[in-house]
Amino acid sequence: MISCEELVKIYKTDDIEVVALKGLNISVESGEMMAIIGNSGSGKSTLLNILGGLDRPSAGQVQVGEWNLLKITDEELVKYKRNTVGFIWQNNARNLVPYLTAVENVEMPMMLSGQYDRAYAKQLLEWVGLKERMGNKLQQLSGGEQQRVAIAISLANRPSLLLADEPTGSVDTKTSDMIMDIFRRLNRELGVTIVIVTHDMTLASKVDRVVAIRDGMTSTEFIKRNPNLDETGPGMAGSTMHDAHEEYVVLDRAGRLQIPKAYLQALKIDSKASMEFDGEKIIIRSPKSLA
Ligand SMILES: Nc1ncnc2c1ncn2[C@@H]1O[C@H](COP(=O)(O)OP(=O)(O)OP(=O)(O)O)[C@@H](O)[C@H]1O
Repeated sequence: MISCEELVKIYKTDDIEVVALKGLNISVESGEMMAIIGNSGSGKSTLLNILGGLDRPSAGQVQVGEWNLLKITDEELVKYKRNTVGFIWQNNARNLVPYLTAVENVEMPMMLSGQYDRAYAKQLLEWVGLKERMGNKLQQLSGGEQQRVAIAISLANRPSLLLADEPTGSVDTKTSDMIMDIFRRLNRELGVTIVIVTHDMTLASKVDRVVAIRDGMTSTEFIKRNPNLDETGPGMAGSTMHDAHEEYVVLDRAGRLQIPKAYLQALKIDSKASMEFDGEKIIIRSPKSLA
């Protein structure tokens, strides 16, 4: 569904250039539900904005389904945003109309794309657990309920890809669990590919795969040991991502891997290191340790 190769994004403001993505590689399979984690400033939102067609990449390859997002025309981008991708933000208030009802809000994007379908709007609200509240005006709903309306809106045009930037950032744990359960159901029942950007490790433990971004590049990947085991199911309460996932360091096509800064600092490795292969392991050492 998604393939990014050597993706670069440079922001230019006045005389300053910020390289937010420095040759990032990532692929996401169709029907996958995965998370992207990383520290503040690591490039998570930049990546999501590019995948959502809200921002243009500077260089590299980025393909989502049939679309090449580096070469896409402005006209095609409008179509892409309308039909292929759905977006959910941490704070969705800016996309919701407070004086319209929940169901009217879901119908809005349908009307804009000429695909009005009240029955489907109602069904979406039922899926997100708002059957009883669909006639309420947005301003009469709680923050968590509004977030669930936003999920229904993001699905109004039947996208094949759902992008969520800190979707549970401003709700309590109970609502956050509910939102993750909704994502899981939508993923299983509608087959929607879901990419969630988050700081929250407990949230990351509820997906099959987690990709960590460091300094604008993918660094580590965590893959669930038992994909059939539902983290929200009985016996899994309180489990962390490290309990449930196996950790791998990512190797890019050119054979490069990112070694965590903390490891390099601990071994006082700066511009070069010594590397040894003993037939089973690769050992990386500070050149000074051999002296
Ligand atoms: N529009 C912009 N103009 C200039 N620099 C930007 C712009 N947007 C992001 N950046 C810079 O690009 C880098 C990556 O930012 P990004 O928002 O993608 O990080 P993030 O991982 O999503 O962080 P956070 O978790 O804090 O949202 C940061 O150094 C940021 O300051």
